[in-house]
Amino acid sequence: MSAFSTAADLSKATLLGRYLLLRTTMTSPTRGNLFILSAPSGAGKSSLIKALLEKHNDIKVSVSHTTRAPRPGEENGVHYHFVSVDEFKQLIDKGDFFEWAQVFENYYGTSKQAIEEQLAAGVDVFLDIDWQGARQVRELMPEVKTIFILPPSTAELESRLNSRGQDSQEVIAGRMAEAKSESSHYNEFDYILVNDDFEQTRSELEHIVISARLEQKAQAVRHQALIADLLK
Ligand SMILES: Nc1ncnc2c1ncn2[C@@H]1O[C@H](COP(=O)(O)OP(=O)(O)OP(=O)(O)O)[C@@H](O)[C@H]1O
Ligand SMILES: Nc1nc2c(ncn2[C@@H]2O[C@H](COP(=O)(O)O)[C@@H](O)[C@H]2O)c(=O)[nH]1
Repeated sequence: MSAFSTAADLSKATLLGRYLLLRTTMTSPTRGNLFILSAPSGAGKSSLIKALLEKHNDIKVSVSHTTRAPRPGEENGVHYHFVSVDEFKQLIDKGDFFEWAQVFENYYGTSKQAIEEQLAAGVDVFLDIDWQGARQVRELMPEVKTIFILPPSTAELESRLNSRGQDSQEVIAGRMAEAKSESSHYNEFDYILVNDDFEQTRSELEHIVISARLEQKAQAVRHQALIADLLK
């Protein structure tokens, strides 16, 4: 005999099915949102995230591991966890990375620990990672919100890398050579922003965050309504 025999039981079974479907296909209403910001080097990712965090101290940016040498002023544990190639490979073997990739001849990766604790605590987290990492994260967390930043032009990109004044001419030439193939992945992202006017792009980014939070609130209301129905 079926566990649900009356019409009321059947209706409860339908609601239960809908609730389970909702629970498995949507993010938990209490978890933080995960955002990815990708762009060719110099388009303005780090500057935009920094400006966003100045206004929203409830958003965190994940600190990646890298085998690249620190730039002047970069601090270990703040801008990156700077590690050797051997250390990085050990972390790969231990399965510590959520995603990792080789970018411009260096290794970069996001540790699971860097994001899981924050998301579980309901904190929104930004990842400043390349398109290869974005692909890996999308596979693991389809609900991630992905944003691609384009520079207004190639000439402006080169000018920004030069005016940042932190990389050698050789490094800048290498990054410019990669910019076209990096940019060709823009269509894999949910949002595409052209970072011409900085303040406007910062504001657009802020709207994406707010919209994700509103979407999550709506989900929470739907969850509550379904639970209330189930418990009637
Ligand atoms: N809209 C903008 N207009 C003019 N300059 C900008 C704009 N956005 C960023 N910049 C400048 O461009 C330079 C590169 O920006 P930033 O370091 O944020 O790029 P990035 O995408 O994080 O680069 P990377 O991938 O190499 O870390 C910085 O000097 C920054 O101040
Ligand atoms: N896949 C990943 N890419 C990353 C990560 N951290 C940074 N990056 C990307 O590397 C390039 C170069 O960064 P830079 O600091 O040397 O200028 C840039 O596109 C970053 O987005 C990571 O953890 N995973």
